[in-house]
Amino acid sequence: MAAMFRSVPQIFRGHQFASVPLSARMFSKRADEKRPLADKVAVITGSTKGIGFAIAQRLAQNGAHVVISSRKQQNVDRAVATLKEEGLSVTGTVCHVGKAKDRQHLVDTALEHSGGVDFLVCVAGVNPLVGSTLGASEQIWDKILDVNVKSPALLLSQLLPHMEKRGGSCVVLVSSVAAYIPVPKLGVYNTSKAALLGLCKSLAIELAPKGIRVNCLVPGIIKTDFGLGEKTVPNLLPELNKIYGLQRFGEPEDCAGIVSFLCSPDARYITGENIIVAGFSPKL
Ligand SMILES: NC(=O)C1=CN([C@@H]2O[C@H](COP(=O)(O)OP(=O)(O)OC[C@H]3O[C@@H](n4cnc5c(N)ncnc54)[C@H](OP(=O)(O)O)[C@@H]3O)[C@@H](O)[C@H]2O)C=CC1
Ligand SMILES: O=C1Nc2ccccc2C1=O
Repeated sequence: MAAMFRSVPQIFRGHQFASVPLSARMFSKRADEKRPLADKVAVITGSTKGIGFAIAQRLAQNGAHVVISSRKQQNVDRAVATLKEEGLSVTGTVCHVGKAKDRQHLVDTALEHSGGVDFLVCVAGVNPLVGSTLGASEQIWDKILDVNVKSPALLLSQLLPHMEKRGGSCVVLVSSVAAYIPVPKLGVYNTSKAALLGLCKSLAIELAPKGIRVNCLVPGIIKTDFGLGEKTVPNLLPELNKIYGLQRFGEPEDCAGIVSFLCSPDARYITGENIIVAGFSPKL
């Protein structure tokens, strides 16, 4: 038994780990490396399909308890059942991110697991308009800005008291390459996604003193109902992708690993970053 403790440096002898056999500590370190998000709670909006679902699945596979949400109960039920079949720790609730009452219900549901929240991933986004930016009605502007830009900030303000007491918390927003290369006829959407790049930077400096990191995933064209749907698929960008990119559209899973990394302790010194996952770089 003495041999097991031999390599514990003198400085750690009074530390709690010193009484745990070395082999057990090594095993649990290896287990933690495989499940870097163990004992963490993640709230993910817009997570019943597409990019949000892939992120939910990956965070849960990496050990987090994940709270799934979207507007439609049947979508929530289906997503939760699918992930539970995999043996993952998930719960779910309806949350239209534009509705304050739904956001509060999401917060309450998340707190049921262990009384706090570690990660907020804001995936929900909409685009109800293909057409002229200046022709967009005030209602369209309000809808796109409410859901895409205001709701992540408002949900975060509701969750903040429950995140700041945890330590190591982080937020991931979801923008789009449309923020860098405006997609024709999607002007209001492009604008909302550009605003998220700024929101990420502003929140990052505001929350840094509380130890909460804020980063932003910036996907390119990803094969989902939304990404390849009539409302968002542009004629130009597939061509651009062929010329400059990795010669394929992205899969939702291409966006999942980076979000898990951003939530993990390995990203503990990364905040305020807008990270492009597009198969090409739209920046100089
Ligand atoms: N796919 C792509 O090419 C790209 C996507 N993005 C961004 O990624 C995000 C996800 O898109 P993607 O996965 O493609 O879309 P999907 O259509 O595949 O999934 C959208 C998800 O969001 C939910 N949702 C929609 N509106 C709301 C709302 N108001 N409140 C809460 N949940 C909502 C949907 O469920 P329900 O219907 O039940 O609400 C669904 O779970 C969006 O923000 C989008 O702008 C960015 C760049 C490229
Ligand atoms: O949803 C989207 N579909 C897209 C297609 C091309 C560029 C950006 C986007 C989106 O943000």
